[in-house]
Amino acid sequence: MALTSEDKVAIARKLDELGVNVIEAGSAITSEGERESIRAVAAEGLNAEICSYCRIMKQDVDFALASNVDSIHLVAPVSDLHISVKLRKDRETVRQMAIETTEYAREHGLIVELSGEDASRADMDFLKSLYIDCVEAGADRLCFCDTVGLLVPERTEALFRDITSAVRAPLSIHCHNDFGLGTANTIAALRGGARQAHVTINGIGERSGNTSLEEVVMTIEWLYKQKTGINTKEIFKTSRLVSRLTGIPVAPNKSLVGGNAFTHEAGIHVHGLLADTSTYEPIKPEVIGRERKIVLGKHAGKSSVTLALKEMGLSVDDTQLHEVLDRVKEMGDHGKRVTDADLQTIAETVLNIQKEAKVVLEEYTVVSGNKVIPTASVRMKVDGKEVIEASIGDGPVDATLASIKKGIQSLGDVQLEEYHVDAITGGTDALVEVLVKLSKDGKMVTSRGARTDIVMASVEAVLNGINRLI
Ligand SMILES: CC(=O)SCCNC(=O)CCNC(=O)[C@H](O)C(C)(C)COP(=O)(O)OP(=O)(O)OC[C@H]1O[C@@H](n2cnc3c(N)ncnc32)[C@H](O)[C@@H]1OP(=O)(O)O
Ligand SMILES: CC(=O)C(=O)O
Repeated sequence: MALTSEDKVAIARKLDELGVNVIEAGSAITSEGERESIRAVAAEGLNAEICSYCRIMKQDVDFALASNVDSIHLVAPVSDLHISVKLRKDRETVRQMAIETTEYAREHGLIVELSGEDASRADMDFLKSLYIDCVEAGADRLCFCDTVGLLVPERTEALFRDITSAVRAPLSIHCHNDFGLGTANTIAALRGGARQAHVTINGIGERSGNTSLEEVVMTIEWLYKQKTGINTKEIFKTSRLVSRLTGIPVAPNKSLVGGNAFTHEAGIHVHGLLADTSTYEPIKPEVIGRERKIVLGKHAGKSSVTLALKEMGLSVDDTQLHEVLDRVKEMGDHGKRVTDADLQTIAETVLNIQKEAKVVLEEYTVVSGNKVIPTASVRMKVDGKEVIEASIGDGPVDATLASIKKGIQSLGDVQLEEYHVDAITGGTDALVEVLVKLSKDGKMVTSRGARTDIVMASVEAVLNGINRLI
């Protein structure tokens, strides 16, 4: 995943609109392209502080300065694992590097947030003394990084209570989500005295990602009833923008911003929602700039179908509602979700059938294969009288339609002018929509049928048209 300068600027503008305090725009040391992007973000004149990641090395600070940032996220490895195995140094050398780089950055006018990398595996006395020395050297803020996501909430809160009582600068929390505890640990740190939280939109980040902004913000705002200063109505749009520009999809079941977070399928849930949306929604979707979605499938009930039809501006009586629901469940049983287009087609078809059912199909049989002539027979009610006919054709649809044509001869000369077929949702088991144009005595009608079975969809389209014509 690599963002262009334009992408980074678009995201930074959106984050600023959202109301975040600090935007870490990149690591200036990475490349000239990265520096150009950071410079472009810094040139936007946003309200947020623009920050670059730096190692405890003066050359990283020089690149940050050349990128016109306001601040640096200066990262010092603090666990013995990181110090001795990764850096191949010792604690005192790292302390010295952190102090000198802090002083250097401060002398050049940068705000410094000094981070302890892998702090959750560090010796706490060493960590606290390093923090104290760096604050002495000019660090404005400190940060505790749970680099591989090893914290649990109880320990996090206790650690933050301990560290914040020992240091004089505000302490931030930076969590990774390796065990899915990023949000819980971030909240625990805030309870323990953290003054800032490092978060990412949609929880993106290395490996399993970082703590997600939307989860932390909405937990604080909604569950703890505290203000964050974030314009929550922009959360969903920001999530979509980041997903689109990074090419990282959001899991459908991701809290708050996932595609399904405000989508309801279960009939019992929709029934509850109609009485009061809070029965099955923790917050109203509008709070984070989303809309509620009702999807129909095999778990639908009368309430969901009625609601979905109402949103389409369609109203049905009880009989029609049962017929629509039966067809929705039939599709659901075939493992399909019923799309809006599917529902609209089903509903319109049912409404037409119910309005003028002079010709009603009772039964059809069709035989088809590579060694038989396609043959169909139909039993219908035409003007209340039973009619039975049979016919051969070029295929099962042709044979069935030919037998229907024979069966309605008493009504006059009905011609099939056009026939179109579409699989609405794709796949061989999808809902098939058949559109036909029929004519009689100079009058023309267009009608449709929608079923998972192409023969039945065709029959339905033709009978719909015939009923409207007569
Ligand atoms: C937890 C986080 O670090 S999040 C930030 C992640 N961001 C990035 O990694 C930025 C993108 N990275 C890069 O472009 C490159 O890795 C660079 C330009 C930073 C360094 O590239 P290279 O010089 O080729 O080094 P390489 O990537 O192989 O190894 C990293 C070096 O940084 C050192 N290093 C790692 N972290 C730190 C740190 N916080 N402070 C000082 N040195 C560090 C490593 O010990 C290693 O040094 P070595 O080359 O002397 O062994
Ligand atoms: C700095 C950082 O990303 C970390 O230690 O997790």
